[in-house]
Amino acid sequence: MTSEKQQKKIAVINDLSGYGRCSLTVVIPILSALKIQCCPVPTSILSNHTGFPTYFFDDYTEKMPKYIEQWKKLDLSFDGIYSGFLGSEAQIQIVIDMIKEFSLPDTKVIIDPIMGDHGKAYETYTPLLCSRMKELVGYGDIVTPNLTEACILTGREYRKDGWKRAELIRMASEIQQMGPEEVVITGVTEGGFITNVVLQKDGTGHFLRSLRVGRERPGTGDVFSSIVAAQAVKGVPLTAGVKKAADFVKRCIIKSDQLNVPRENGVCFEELLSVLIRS
Ligand SMILES: Nc1ncnc2c1ncn2[C@@H]1O[C@H](COP(=O)(O)OP(=O)(O)O)[C@@H](O)[C@H]1O
Ligand SMILES: Cc1ncc(COP(=O)(O)O)c(C=O)c1O
Repeated sequence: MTSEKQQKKIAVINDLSGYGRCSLTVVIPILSALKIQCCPVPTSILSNHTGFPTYFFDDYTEKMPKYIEQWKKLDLSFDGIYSGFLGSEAQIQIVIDMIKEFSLPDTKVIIDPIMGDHGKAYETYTPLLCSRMKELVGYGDIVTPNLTEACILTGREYRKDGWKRAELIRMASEIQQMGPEEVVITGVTEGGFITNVVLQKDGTGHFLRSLRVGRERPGTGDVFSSIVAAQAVKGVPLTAGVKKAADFVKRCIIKSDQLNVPRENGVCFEELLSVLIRS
């Protein structure tokens, strides 16, 4: 039997979106399937994700310090701290304080610098929040921007494709210079492939390609980064974690298309959770 001591736990700072499969409704089941205890800190509560034409958005900034205060009193610490969608610029400092407060020497900090997709920032992301995200990135061990977010972080103009590999490595290296040990730029189009650009601690770059399948769907970044975070706290090398995450997302997209899941409803990962449980 797995004792409390052996089981890993990750504090997950992310939003709760009631409909559309992203953020906490994705992260909690995926970490659980990978046998990791998920401890959520909500950054905001939404009726549904912001990709729908209408949504209710309740920013949780004021409540977070009181919530976290109780964790301090309980003297909690975590094997991983993983941050995703933030509700306001002030939350950057709250996350930085949490990293300082709840880390042990071996704690892995995974920052998914969620800001936008397809070359555009999400509606709730102000330019100030985007510019302060660079500060938070500096506290990560692993940072997982998509191509849009990598462009925002490094001040480049977004383009969908036609990126030279040397330029992608330069971009990852500029992000690494902000402080994180390792960087993964996700969702890079290379012909019929989708590539994850991995820059390791020692400066080695890898291009991990998968066949591009089906349609783009929201929430794939959350599925991907959850698996990368889980593998990292288990001590699995980053390239192996990225391969596992990319393979799972690909299977989820294929399944979602087979089941005619509407695009805005994300990926029906529930159908494939047993694959993760057995892995
Ligand atoms: N259509 C697709 N076909 C195959 N893999 C995909 C596809 N879309 C996403 N993925 C995988 O999921 C990862 C994360 O997706 P991405 O779209 O970059 O995230 P985000 O939601 O943060 O924009 C990609 O790097 C890739 O490995
Ligand atoms: C509220 C919210 N959280 C998280 C996300 C992130 O989703 P993804 O995994 O596609 O980056 C989105 C994207 O629309 C969102 O609206």
